[in-house]
Amino acid sequence: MEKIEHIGIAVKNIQEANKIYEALLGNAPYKSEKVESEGVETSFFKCGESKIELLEALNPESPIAKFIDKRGEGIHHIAFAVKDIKVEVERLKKEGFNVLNEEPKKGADNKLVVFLHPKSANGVLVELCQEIENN
Ligand SMILES: C[C@@H](C(=O)O)C(=O)SCCNC(=O)CCNC(=O)[C@H](O)C(C)(C)COP(=O)(O)OP(=O)(O)OC[C@H]1O[C@@H](n2cnc3c(N)ncnc32)[C@H](O)[C@@H]1OP(=O)(O)O
Ligand SMILES: [Co+2]
Repeated sequence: MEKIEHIGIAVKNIQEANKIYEALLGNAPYKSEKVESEGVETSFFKCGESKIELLEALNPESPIAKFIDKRGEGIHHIAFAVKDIKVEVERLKKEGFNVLNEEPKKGADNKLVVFLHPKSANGVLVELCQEIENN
């Protein structure tokens, strides 16, 4: 694990949340991106070397909609940057983690992502992400 890449926060209304996080962090989101495959609208803020990802559900089946229904708005996941996601998945499987998608999928912000079940990590949903090389 190289560093914490971002912290994901589930919000009901991303336009409203953008204003709050802009006021909190002192800068506007550097990116807004829809990830249809995950059912989310996202926006990303920089905070030094770290990032905050706000996530609003695009539909009722979205993991974010289910999370907010059950637990309300709040921290949804922690994402760790990894160099080689496949190597890391193999390592974590051997350590006994419940890997939700063994095949890395396309996430936001030019990343390949894999999730670990929150029950594996003391109630925290973990995302691994590897930067996609642009050739
Ligand atoms: C675009 C992107 C990116 O950065 O690139 C993203 O981040 S996309 C971010 C959105 N995508 C994802 O989250 C994809 C991965 N997530 C999932 O597959 C799912 O949301 C699960 C994490 C498996 C949860 O789904 P579901 O609730 O249907 O599953 P389940 O029945 O196995 O487990 C339910 C238990 O986990 C808890 N639970 C659910 N989501 C949780 C979360 N985010 N953090 C902590 N606990 C969580 C529930 O409250 C419940 O606890 P109790 O049993 O105690 O009641
Ligand atoms: Co994320």
